[in-house]
Amino acid sequence: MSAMAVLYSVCHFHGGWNRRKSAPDQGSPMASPSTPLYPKHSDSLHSLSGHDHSGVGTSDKEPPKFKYKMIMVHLPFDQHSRVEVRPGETARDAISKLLKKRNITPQLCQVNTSPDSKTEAIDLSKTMEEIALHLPDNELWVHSEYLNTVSSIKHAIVRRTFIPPKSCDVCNNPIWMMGFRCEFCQFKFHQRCSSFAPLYCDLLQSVPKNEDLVKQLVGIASENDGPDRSVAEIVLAGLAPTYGQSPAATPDSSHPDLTSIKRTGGVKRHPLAVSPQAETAQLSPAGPYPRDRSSSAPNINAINDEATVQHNQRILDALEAKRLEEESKDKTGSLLSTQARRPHCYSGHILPGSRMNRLHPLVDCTPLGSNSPSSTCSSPPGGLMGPTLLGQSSSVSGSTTSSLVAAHLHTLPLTPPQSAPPQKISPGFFRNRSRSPGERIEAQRPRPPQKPQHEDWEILPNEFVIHYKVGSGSFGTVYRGEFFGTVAIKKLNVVDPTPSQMAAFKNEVAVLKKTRHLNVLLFMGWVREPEIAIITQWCEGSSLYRHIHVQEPRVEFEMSAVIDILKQVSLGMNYLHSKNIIHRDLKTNNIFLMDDMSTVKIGDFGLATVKTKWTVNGGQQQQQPTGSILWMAPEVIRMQDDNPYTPQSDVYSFGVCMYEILSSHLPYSNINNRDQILFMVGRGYLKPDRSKIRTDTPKSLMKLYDNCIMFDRNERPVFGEVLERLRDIILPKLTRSQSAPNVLHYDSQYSVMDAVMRSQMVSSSYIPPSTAKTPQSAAAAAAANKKAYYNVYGLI
Ligand SMILES: Nc1ncnc2c1ncn2[C@@H]1O[C@H](COP(=O)(O)OP(=O)(O)OP(=O)(O)O)[C@@H](O)[C@H]1O
Ligand SMILES: [Zn+2]
Ligand SMILES: [Zn+2]
Repeated sequence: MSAMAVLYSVCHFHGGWNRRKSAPDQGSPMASPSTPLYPKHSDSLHSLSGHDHSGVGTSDKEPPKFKYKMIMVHLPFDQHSRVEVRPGETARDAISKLLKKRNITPQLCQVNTSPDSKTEAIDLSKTMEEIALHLPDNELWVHSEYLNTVSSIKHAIVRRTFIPPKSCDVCNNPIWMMGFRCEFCQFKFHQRCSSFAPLYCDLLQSVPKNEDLVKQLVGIASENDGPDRSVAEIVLAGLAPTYGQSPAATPDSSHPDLTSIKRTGGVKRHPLAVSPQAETAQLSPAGPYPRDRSSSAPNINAINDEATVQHNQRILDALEAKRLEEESKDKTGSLLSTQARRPHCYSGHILPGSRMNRLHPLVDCTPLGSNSPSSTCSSPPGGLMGPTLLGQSSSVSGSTTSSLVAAHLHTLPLTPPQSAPPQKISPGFFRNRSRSPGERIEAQRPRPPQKPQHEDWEILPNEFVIHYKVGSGSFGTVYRGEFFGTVAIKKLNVVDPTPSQMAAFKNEVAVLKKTRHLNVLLFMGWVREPEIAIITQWCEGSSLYRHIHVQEPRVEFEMSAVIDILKQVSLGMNYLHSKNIIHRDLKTNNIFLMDDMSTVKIGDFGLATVKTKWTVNGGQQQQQPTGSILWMAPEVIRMQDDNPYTPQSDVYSFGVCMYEILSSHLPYSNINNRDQILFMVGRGYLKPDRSKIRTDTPKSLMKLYDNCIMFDRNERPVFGEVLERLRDIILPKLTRSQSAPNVLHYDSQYSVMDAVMRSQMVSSSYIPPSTAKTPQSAAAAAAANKKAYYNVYGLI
């Protein structure tokens, strides 16, 4: 196979390793005739580790010809990758890079030319070129006994759907549908409980039967520092009482480091830390293995982003601070034993009856679950026994234990420590074997990028979408849009608010966000840019105003429905007043009937600064009242006081709404002069025409209406009283709908506004809706008439 063909086939390798291997070794037709075809070398890799070939590439010989440009590398956990043959790069450097990318600590690995780890490892100090020259095929295998051992005691966690629900082994609550389970030990838990699940698999119960595993654990216990060592010690202690104290008997004293495992797991570096146990192991002739390996372990599923590491570090630091605080408390006389303190770690997350893994109820009590066997030491140790491990100098191979310790202390890592990334820890506890990509669990997904900073209830421009304009009023323009569903976005008429206006506005927003009532339109947030806006719930049904004055054909409410609507408005208003929110603009346009036609919502409330101080140009407070004069209380019209708005001024507005709904008319429809209305109502000379109120109106309701629109605000009731009086109204049975309270019936073919327009406002633009041929043209006519009406009254 030509070099090009090999390169081509390797570059296009997608898990088809075996397929490629079994393909006939033919020269590629694409190969250039000048490209030499290299014969297969029969050299074994033994020769690679010797010095016989050190002369390869020297001047008196032909320059080295590389058999392969890319070499396939089989990695632990069924992973694989390619490594490029770069001139001058050592195998150690090239493969270390590959491993570090996957968070596998090179020092724990050895490289062989076959899947069998027992075969002699290659000399990693050779360049890749040299190795490539003598490779029987372009494949290398990275082995790690350590990783295999550790992974064999880890859970194999998969996402599962639990039907019927099963109870969580952490919190005992049912897992509804989605949860996780270890395929080996069957431990199951909620995602939210993952941090409190045991770190390692109960499969370890099979350890006693597995001699090899025991040996490996002994190795880990004696050779490593960090969480894996502790785990191994606990397991072994459980197996043989002579090895150590039983964790069950003295859970704290036998493993004093357990509580600190979480702190060292994976983030902090302790390059040369030697625990007392490890020292014993090294110095004791009985110790079967010198402490020659890094405690680092792979963390292949861990998140690599720096933010996570920092976040985790902050949590670890906080835990450390807490631990120190507790320690100092203890020193100052607390009688709490370590054991007594321990449940505190779980802060109630593990119920007494919960099933716990016998190994690790104590190891991880951090919300993070820094349970990883990952490195506490990302800089490689020096000394080695057995095959040359990656990341270590081969110069120490074959040394004695004591020289190993010395080497450990003095050998500089091939890759400088600062270039070796610290082992990362994942937010969840599980670092299960990488079985298949589909089994990765959610906790390991990278976190979404952080949202930009914004203030309380502020909605950023990129968080909502404006669809179309709905209409505009005195204070702004309303759009229909999207913000986690359909919403109304009201852009306020304000240009460049001053800092004090902005501060006042935010104060009001702070009040609005606290409103929660069935009859009050839901406030959802505010927008600062590009224009100040308020986002509220969208009302699919139309406003009471439209129902009464615009909709064609016109409908009239049953009296019971009228009372129901009034009650709901009073309920909402009473609530707003209880929160010290004066509406200031209560009118039928701001009362919405939801599309179910049975719920009423009050909108456009509050925002005093917007409604009084912010004129279109953001200028001074106006002398003239703005807004909808028909609903203004006399004292508001007069604008005598600094702040004429009171709960009673809202009650007056409510009275006008009562009038509209009871008469189906707007007040003063016979007067087409705005100033005249203002003057006369402000002085108490003019009231809505009582004669237009429907004749089936109960007397008590009439009385209530009269009281609400009293000239003297002190004579008006408050909403609490309005509500009571509405509740007291007893309707004659006959007027009640037999079917449903909200049944609407047609009254006449013309709306009130049409009548007003026809009879009192000579407008050339008037279009009788009855002449319209389609509902659409009738609606258009009604809208045009409304506009004309508004023009006449100076409302727009
Ligand atoms: N939450 C909402 N859902 C559906 N439509 C709305 C909503 N809020 C306002 N609208 C509609 O948008 C239009 C404009 O409303 P806006 O509040 O700006 O004016 P207004 O209430 O008529 O007058 P003003 O604001 O001067 O009191 C009106 O037709 C109103 O019915
Ligand atoms: Zn749970
Ligand atoms: Zn398990």
